[in-house]
Amino acid sequence: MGGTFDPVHHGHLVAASEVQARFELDEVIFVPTGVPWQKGGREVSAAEDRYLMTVVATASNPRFSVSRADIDREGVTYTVDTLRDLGTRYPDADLFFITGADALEQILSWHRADELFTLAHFVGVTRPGYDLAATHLPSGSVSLVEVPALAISSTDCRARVAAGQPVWYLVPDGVVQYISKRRLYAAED
Ligand SMILES: Nc1ncnc2c1ncn2[C@@H]1O[C@H](COP(=O)(O)OP(=O)(O)OP(=O)(O)O)[C@@H](O)[C@H]1O
Ligand SMILES: O=C(O)c1ccc[n+]([C@@H]2O[C@H](COP(=O)([O-])O)[C@@H](O)[C@H]2O)c1
Repeated sequence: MGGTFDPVHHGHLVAASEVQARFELDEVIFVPTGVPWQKGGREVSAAEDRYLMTVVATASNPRFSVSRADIDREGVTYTVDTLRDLGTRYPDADLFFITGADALEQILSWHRADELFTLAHFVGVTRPGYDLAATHLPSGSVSLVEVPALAISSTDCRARVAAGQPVWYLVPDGVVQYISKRRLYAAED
């Protein structure tokens, strides 16, 4: 599952669990993005913080793990490189790439889009309010999965922390504690 995970929240975890069960996947590997080039120019938190929050959030699920592939690669993150790296690491695996359906809708604008569909099957998870019928994704290489409605976004979590509001139960407990310990997302004094 690819994402910026700034921070990882229960929407991501429910989506990963749903896709794991639906496709009977052996493992879901969370791959925090190194340098996301389509995040609208917003500065993202340090890769190491996003990686560690993802490790904390997934630790209790034996089918979840986290890869450093994207954060350890130099330069901008392209999914074509992610999938090549994972393909080398797991040569016998059938790879599925999970991300939000809204992100996946832009896939034709991604780097080397033509090659992507030869490397993995793509699964787009829908966030609440997302209109499935509005997509123009190539059928056959892409599946859409509706996940139980969780109106959580990382943007909202960051805004709540900056405003001094709680994020308990929106993100795993360990992630609440990590955010506090590292003073992430706090408003400037
Ligand atoms: N509550 C949710 N339900 C289903 N999918 C989600 C949910 N939240 C995020 N996603 C999807 O997970 C993918 C990776 O998430 P990402 O790290 O970009 O989180 P985000 O909450 O969308 O972040 P931001 O608010 O900073 O844009 C995205 O493509 C996004 O659409
Ligand atoms: O390969 C690309 O060009 C590309 C462009 C935009 C997004 N992605 C990937 O899509 C996933 C979701 O991205 P985001 O920005 O919604 O967190 C994440 O794994 C990104 O690396 C990939």
